[in-house]
Amino acid sequence: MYQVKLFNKISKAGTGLLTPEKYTCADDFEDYDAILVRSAKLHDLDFPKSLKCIARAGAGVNNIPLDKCTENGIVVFNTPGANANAVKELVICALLLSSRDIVGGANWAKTLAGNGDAIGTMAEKGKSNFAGCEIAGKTLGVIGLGAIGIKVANAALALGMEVIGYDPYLSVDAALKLQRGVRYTTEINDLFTESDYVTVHVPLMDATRGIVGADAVAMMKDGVRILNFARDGLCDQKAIIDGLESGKIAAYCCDFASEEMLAQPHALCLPHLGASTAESEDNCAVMAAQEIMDYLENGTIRNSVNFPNLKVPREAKTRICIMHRNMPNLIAELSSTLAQHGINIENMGSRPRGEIAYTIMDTNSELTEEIKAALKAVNGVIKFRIIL
Ligand SMILES: NC(=O)c1ccc[n+]([C@@H]2O[C@H](COP(=O)([O-])OP(=O)(O)OC[C@H]3O[C@@H](n4cnc5c(N)ncnc54)[C@H](O)[C@@H]3O)[C@@H](O)[C@H]2O)c1
Ligand SMILES: O=C(O)CC[C@@H](O)C(=O)O
Repeated sequence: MYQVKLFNKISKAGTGLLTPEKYTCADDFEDYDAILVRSAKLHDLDFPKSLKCIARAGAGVNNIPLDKCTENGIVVFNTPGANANAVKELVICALLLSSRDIVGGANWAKTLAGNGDAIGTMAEKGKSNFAGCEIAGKTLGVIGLGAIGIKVANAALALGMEVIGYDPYLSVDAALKLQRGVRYTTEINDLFTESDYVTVHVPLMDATRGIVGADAVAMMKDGVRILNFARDGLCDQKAIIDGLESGKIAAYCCDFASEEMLAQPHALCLPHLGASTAESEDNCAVMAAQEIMDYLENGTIRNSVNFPNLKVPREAKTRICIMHRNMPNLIAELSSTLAQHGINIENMGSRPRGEIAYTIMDTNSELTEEIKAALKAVNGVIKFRIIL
């Protein structure tokens, strides 16, 4: 029986796959095999020795201490693309919200209540306070052409915008999904100088923190509109507020609220709603639950952000899963350790990822405690698990 600790409200579409015959899901376990999480911060959590994997029902993994997980042989998964459409739709909404004072207009219209037949005339009189501009014909700069950035770029093109995309790590797969009309640039400054709207869709890491900072804002067109539905730290708060206060930035629309930003009349802060649709919550939870099940039951790793992906067809009753350092001769040492104990390997697979690697070996032989101890003692082995 595996125990899965839930750190957020996770859709039943996913938790329902973790059937009671094999799994217990709860939020109050002490020792558990897996974590299923959305945005809860795990940096200060003491992981139990029993923890084997963490599945992030979502894209961003900056709420998870990746280095600590890798050092302890804990596999971290995310759910690439599972919430991309939900975010894309909210970004399209934000393009419009940043162009016209829809929220201000709707709030003002509510204040007309009680004026009966006069409401129509009053609305016509006051509406000019909420006028704006159209997005068609304007240029949108998309920073980050991953699952979300591609969808945003293609949708904006379909709405009649010119689109410039920037992503120094653009994959071939991603490039093939981009509509031909999207102009790709390798110079982020070109995107900053040419765009009427800038939208950010990169992960938050040291390299991307403040990617939209004071220098970038200074380069932008007067009256630029900036959207951030990725992570708060990607747009430097001071640079955005200075830009809003000077009028350089006409509007900032984001998925994160802070005291300072909420005080800005031309900033619109949403409470991290990008992935909050029924469809996206189901998609993420299903993918995350499947990743956990496949890893716990078969040792298969897919969509990991810290270990290599590996799937090996099961060809014997006992499966040995070993997370280890990527060092010369280590795999030979593992197999010779087994050979010294008369263990035959029926099937195996191994893949490296930077400094670490993952190896699966299948055998029909009995593994005694002595053999397990000998495998664990091989220099470079981080974690070792037997699946029967
Ligand atoms: N608001 C929300 O609810 C919500 C929902 C989903 C994702 N997100 C955020 O959006 C981010 C993007 O999500 P995604 O699903 O598109 O992820 P993704 O991994 O598919 O795409 C990220 C892209 O960023 C690119 N990139 C990395 N570093 C870059 C850099 N320095 N400059 C330009 N591009 C760079 C990568 O090459 C990749 O193509 C996530 O990391 C997450 O933080 C927010
Ligand atoms: O789970 C959420 O609501 C947000 C998820 C989002 O931030 C992500 O990175 O996928």
